[in-house]
Amino acid sequence: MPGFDLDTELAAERQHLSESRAALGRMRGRAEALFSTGDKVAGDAYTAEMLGRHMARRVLELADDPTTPLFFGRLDIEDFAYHVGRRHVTDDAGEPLVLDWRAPLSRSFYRASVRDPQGVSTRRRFGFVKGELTSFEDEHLDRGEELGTSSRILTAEIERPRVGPMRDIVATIQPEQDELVRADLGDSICVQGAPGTGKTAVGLHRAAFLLYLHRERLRRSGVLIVGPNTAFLSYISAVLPALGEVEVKQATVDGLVARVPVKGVDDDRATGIKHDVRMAEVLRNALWRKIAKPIEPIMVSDGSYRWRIDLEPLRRIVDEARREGLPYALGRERVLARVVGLLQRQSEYRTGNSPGETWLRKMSRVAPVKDFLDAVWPAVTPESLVMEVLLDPADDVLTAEEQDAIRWTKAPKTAKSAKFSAADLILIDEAAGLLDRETSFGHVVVDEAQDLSPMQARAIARRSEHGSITLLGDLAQGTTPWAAADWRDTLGHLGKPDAAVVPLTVGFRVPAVVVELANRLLSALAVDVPAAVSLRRDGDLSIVAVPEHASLDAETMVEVTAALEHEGSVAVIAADTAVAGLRAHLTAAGIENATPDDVDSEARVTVVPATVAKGLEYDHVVVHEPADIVAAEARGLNRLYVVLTRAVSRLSVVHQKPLPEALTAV
Ligand SMILES: Nc1ncnc2c1ncn2[C@@H]1O[C@H](COP(=O)(O)OP(=O)(O)OP(=O)(O)O)[C@@H](O)[C@H]1O
Repeated sequence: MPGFDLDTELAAERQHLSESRAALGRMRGRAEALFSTGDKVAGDAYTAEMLGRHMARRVLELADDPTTPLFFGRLDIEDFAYHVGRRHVTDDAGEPLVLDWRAPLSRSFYRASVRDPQGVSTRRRFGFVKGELTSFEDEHLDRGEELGTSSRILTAEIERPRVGPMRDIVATIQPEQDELVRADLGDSICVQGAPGTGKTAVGLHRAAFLLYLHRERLRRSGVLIVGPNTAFLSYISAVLPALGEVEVKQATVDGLVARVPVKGVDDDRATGIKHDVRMAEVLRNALWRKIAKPIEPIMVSDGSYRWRIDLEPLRRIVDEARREGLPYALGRERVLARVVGLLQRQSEYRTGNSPGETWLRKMSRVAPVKDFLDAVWPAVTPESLVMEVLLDPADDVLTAEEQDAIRWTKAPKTAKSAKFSAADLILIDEAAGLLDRETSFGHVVVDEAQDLSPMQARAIARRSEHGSITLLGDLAQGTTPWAAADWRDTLGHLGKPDAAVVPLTVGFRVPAVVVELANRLLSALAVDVPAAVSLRRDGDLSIVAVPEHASLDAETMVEVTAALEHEGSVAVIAADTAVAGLRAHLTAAGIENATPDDVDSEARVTVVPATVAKGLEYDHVVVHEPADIVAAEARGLNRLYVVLTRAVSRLSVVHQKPLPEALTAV
């Protein structure tokens, strides 16, 4: 191309990068200045506080991380070059230097193709090394050039070694991922994706996208990310802040429902029953059974007069409140308000005056009114309801055997001193939902959703009743006893039965040789999911059979030492019971090692209990004795499938016992 000189072009792009960086610095400087003068310009303390908070957020949002490039792409549209990056950067005159990746125009960066160029003549991707712009790659869509997944820069990004917590993927979001990321706020979606297809990445970027497009609304109602455990939450915790989003709540389901501390344990049978959706009915029945027919009129004296409410109107009030279908506690308030209303009307009739607030408050507390209310619509707390049900679970919804399995044989003195288990906390949350309305988030992203029990799904449904959800998961990775076999069931419990189920099958994490090994397990897992295909041609797989007389742990150390020769993170994944021993071995061998929770650790080796590996990834994974991982739990084969698909570059499987049959079958 005449006049096109690579060096000049690269120099111009570098110039644009440094100008943008300087402009961002000035934007931040202005925000900081405003922040520090905020309380002087604000009229009152409240405004100062609000302004201060807004500005503090703005300063955080404008933070510049020198190791992440300010822009990663460029679109040429009608002689205009738009640089696309993590956030808007404008010059002092307000002209854009970098477009936020979420802006409507940026969409073409991810979606334009030769077939549908969307006005884009050239798409440029930039290559960076440690924040330095070092290369670029052009696709001249107007000349029929399209690289797709063979882009060198995309491949380099995908194959870059992993260290520390998860990174954002804004520079390389793929078209089918982008479609999910940019779906409307009103759309609830379920993504069925094989391991490493970018489900988590899609969910996090979707949250960032929605916050950008519906900032005010979602700031008010909130966005919630639900993950399987705290190790996973720490692993993903840096992604949204890197995208400028610092106000998203992240929680585990257990964290969401933690109204009281867990002090008890259940056996597997009881746990299974408590997670069954029929428990919702048992609780509902137990609660609404408490409402009784009024059997006496109310007689009240206020010091000067005596009032009487007959049985008939009282019965009507209770029946009506019941029919209105309000949460129980609101129904109780309504009954009280109507009874006091009747007293008020009588008073008005008799005295000609409307009684004041104090009188009304007093009437709502006098003994005859209180006794009436407690008799027909007794006060209940979530804990007291669950305690009652567990002390006496008699309900036809459960079999006699099931009732016995969950029955408490000894009554605690009070609901406060009761030893509730983790599963009881879900029941308490369900009870709280029957009593009162839960506040709903504007959008909820649920990761590893195949593992949700119906009762857990209902806890999330209560928190997304007026919002939409993004459900992410893989039926093949279901490891809980109640793991879903069909997404429709989960979606039903979540209150979004019509959400679209969209598959993702292109894997960005696991190399093809490793995917092939893991895919052998699929047929033994009894789920109907499309198998993954890997984008990665690199990668290594080694299976090390340790002879009977040799030491399995010593051989594992050999593999770890060899792995440390390469760049990137190393994980040893083992049955939970083997973890302590392995850590001791590593420490004795002078190899620093960390737990998966500790994302800030400098150690390159992490020892991961198999039950915590879900959602995580490491460059080199050493799997320790697969047979023990399989034997440790009912869905052990699913667990092994999860464990085998954590490797980004290399997988070593070290075993002394025979490998599970499904794995060796060809
Ligand atoms: N478009 C992309 N460009 C670059 N990297 C990507 C892209 N999509 C996903 N990845 C990377 O692939 C890896 C796997 O992504 P992610 O963890 O989101 O997958 P997942 O489907 O949630 O996996 P799992 O089911 O195992 O939890 C991550 O390192 C992620 O950054």
